[in-house]
Amino acid sequence: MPRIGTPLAGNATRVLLLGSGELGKEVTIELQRLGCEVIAVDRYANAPAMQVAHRSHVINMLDAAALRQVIELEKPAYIVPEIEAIATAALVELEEEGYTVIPTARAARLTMDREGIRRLASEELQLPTSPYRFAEGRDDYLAAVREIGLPCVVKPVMSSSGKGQSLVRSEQDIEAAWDYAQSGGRAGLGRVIVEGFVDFDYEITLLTVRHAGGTSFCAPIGHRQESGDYRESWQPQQMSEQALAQAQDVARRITDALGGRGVFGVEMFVKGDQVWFNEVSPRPHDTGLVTLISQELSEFALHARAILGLPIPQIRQYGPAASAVILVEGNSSNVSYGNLHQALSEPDTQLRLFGKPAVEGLRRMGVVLARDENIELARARALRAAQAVSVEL
Ligand SMILES: Nc1ncnc2c1ncn2[C@@H]1O[C@H](COP(=O)(O)OP(=O)(O)OP(=O)(O)O)[C@@H](O)[C@H]1O
Ligand SMILES: NCC(=O)N[C@@H]1O[C@H](COP(=O)([O-])[O-])[C@@H](O)[C@H]1O
Ligand SMILES: [Mg+2]
Repeated sequence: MPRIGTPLAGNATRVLLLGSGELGKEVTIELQRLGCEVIAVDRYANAPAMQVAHRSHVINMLDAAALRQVIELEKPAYIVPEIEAIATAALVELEEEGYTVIPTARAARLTMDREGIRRLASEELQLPTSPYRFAEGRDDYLAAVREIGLPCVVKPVMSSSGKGQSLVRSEQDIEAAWDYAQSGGRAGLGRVIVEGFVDFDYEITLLTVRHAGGTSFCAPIGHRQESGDYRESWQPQQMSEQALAQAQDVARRITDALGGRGVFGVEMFVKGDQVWFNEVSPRPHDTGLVTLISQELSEFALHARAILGLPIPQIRQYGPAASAVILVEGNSSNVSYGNLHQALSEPDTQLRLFGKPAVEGLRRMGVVLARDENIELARARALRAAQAVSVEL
């Protein structure tokens, strides 16, 4: 059975987080509650998780040499990727050398690139997905759009939170979608996926935990996305018995194929009893922020337990709950948040301000969490509170 040492002592259980955003901040807090020593890494200083970690490093995580250097310096017991854009080939090497990557280096490598995970899900595991084609260069892209047909969704192979993603409804959108995919990806590579548009009734994230005692599922989380980025999420999402059984089957198959221990966010589209696999995060999911108020053990607490090999005998869900994001637009490194008295005036409402040091353009800076008697009321309560927060740049 695993033991946990003393932070900052010779026997510390050291965890190194690669990515230090809002999700990593909550993972850090949960690991520290269990007595781990946490080292936060990201591409910029004062990232949210760095503000609560024992120490931090600022490096370009896409630089394999820099990544290796920080890992060899810290010698963590667990390496925990928090974002996709990491030099994952270096993680594969480090794992071979004896380091433990959560959930596995291969999972990080496959999900960093839409092509890796899509081919595994669709071509190897035969999970239902949207029709798709990968394209490299403009001519190939135009051919792919012709083949898939309109409407279609265009995404850089390396991007997240909707960066570089467009819905192409008509001929006039085709050029702009290509240009946006070239400029919007996080680790620009020129390659895109063109996906047939799935006309779903609703979409879910099925948080799936692979832990020492097996695989457990959280109640499904419904969410609403705008421009490929999440705005609201809620739990539980009502689903037919068949759709839920299918979704759990898909989630089990993809997470078994990726292996290792930890939380996975399996994203799926649902229409009637039919389920399509979209993508999977081998880590806590942004839409899962709702679990900070909807579950006794949030997705972050579950990740910490799974990483450390600790038991998860039960996942207690508290009933209808919702999250609503606080998005800020503009340019500032002195953002302030006001009217919090009103935002938090209702019961069963919580606020998380991530403490991100700056905004340039559009950035998620916080989230409101709420519970109520039913999903509609919980969503309305979370939205009311989020809208009440006044932001000054
Ligand atoms: N083929 C599709 N048909 C219909 N809607 C889609 C399709 N692909 C993506 N979307 C919509 O866009 C959203 C974002 O897409 P996707 O999850 O692939 O991007 P992402 O940038 O990886 O997002 P994140 O990193 O935040 O999960 C989806 O949740 C869904 O609402
Ligand atoms: N959909 C993925 C996602 O939500 N990732 C979360 O957002 C952070 C980046 O935020 P930033 O772009 O504001 O730096 C990441 O570090 C992670 O916590
Ligand atoms: Mg997604």
